[in-house]
Formats: sequence, C-alpha cells, structure tokens
Amino acid sequence: MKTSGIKVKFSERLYEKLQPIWRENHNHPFVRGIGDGTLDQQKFRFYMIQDYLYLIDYSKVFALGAVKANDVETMGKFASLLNETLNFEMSLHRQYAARFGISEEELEQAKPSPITLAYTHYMLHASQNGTLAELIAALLPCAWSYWEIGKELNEIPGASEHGLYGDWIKMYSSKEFGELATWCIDLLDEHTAEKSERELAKLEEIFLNTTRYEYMFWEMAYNEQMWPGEA
Ligand SMILES: Cc1ncc(CO)c(N)n1
Repeated sequence: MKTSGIKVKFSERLYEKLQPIWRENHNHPFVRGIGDGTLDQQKFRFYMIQDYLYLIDYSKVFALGAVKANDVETMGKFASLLNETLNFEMSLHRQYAARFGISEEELEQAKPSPITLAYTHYMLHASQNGTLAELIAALLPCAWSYWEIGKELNEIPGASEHGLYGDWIKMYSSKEFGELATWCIDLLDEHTAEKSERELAKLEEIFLNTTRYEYMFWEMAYNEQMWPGEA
C-alpha cells in the first residue's frame, strides 16, 4: 500500500498541539508584566531564585543527554548546552541576584517550591529512565517557549531597554538563545524520524507535560507559591 509521501516533522505536529498552552503563557500577567514593565519586583525576585534552582537541575538533563548520546557530535552539542546554561544563562540570574542583594550561596541554598520540584523531578525522571528522544522531548519546551516569549516581548517598543526587565528580554530573544532552542528542535526531529506512532504518542505526552509545567511555573511565580503554611 502506498502512503502519502509528505512527512510532517514531529516538531510541527507538536507546534500545533502546544498552541492553546502557549497562548496562555503569552497572556499570563507575569509575562505581560515583564513586557510592559509593570511586574511587581518582589514577584520577579521570587521567580529568579526558583528559576536558578530550576536551571541547576535542567543543566543535569543536558549532562544526561551527553551520557545517552550515541555519537561524538551530539555529545559535543550537549556539552555546549550544559556550558551555555551554567555559564551564560545562569550568569543573568547571578547578576539579578546581586541587584536584589542575594548572594550566590543563598541562591543555591534556597528551597524549591512544590512546582519547581515537580517540574525538575519530572524532567529528571523522564531523562534518566527514558530514551534519548524522551529526554529531548522533556527539555525542549523550556528553551522553545522562552525563545518565543523573548522574541514577542522584544517586539514591544522600549521593553528591552527597561531598567530591570530589559536584560531578561535581551537574553531570551538573543541569537545565542535562539540557536540553542533551534538545535533542540532539530535534534528532536532527527531522533523521531523513524519512530512508530506508539513511541511518538509517548513523546508527545512528555512534551505536553513539560509545556504545561512551563505555564504552571509562571503561575507559581506570580503567586509566589511555596508549600502550604510557608511564606
Ligand atoms: C522554568 C524555565 N523554563 C525555561 C527556561 C529557559 O531556559 C528557564 N530559564 N526557566
């Protein structure tokens, strides 16, 4: 039996599915507040600390990617992503922390909120127990959704020049960050080209779960949500 010759890239299929969640991200008061500069600084401070903790575990997913990769080129890419996250992206957080009077030590010793913990543990679980494709499906929404948000906010006149939030917008709309996101998208497409529908369905579920966690992270930050009974 002949089937249609046109094969949709897996990332294109995911792009369709993630639309409703991304729309919620872009409309979220936290994201809008970064864009128009009205976000409460206290909420941003809370977010920065939680995001730093998040990125520590996210970096470990890249390290696991290097372990699971089957060729030197992919290993090298994961090594670059690990380096970029620890030494480029996270330096943004360290700079913001310094502006808020938070030491690096305090940053690392902060406690993760329930959502931070749930999201990072879900990603680490999928990465440790799954295939390389599952690992990439788990990590992709992070880079991809931030790049989209960064680009969108960068379109707002003056937003990237804002005294506090401008640097955040510059980071996530930057060419370097975009390359990181694009590389993850391409890698997922490469690793899913030959997969069965059953495997793709599993990857889609993982991808959509971390996409949902991205939304929940904005919500958590906006509400400065810690454990019940804790400030
Ligand atoms: C929660 C979260 N998702 C994505 C990114 C982008 O790396 C980030 N810094 N934090």
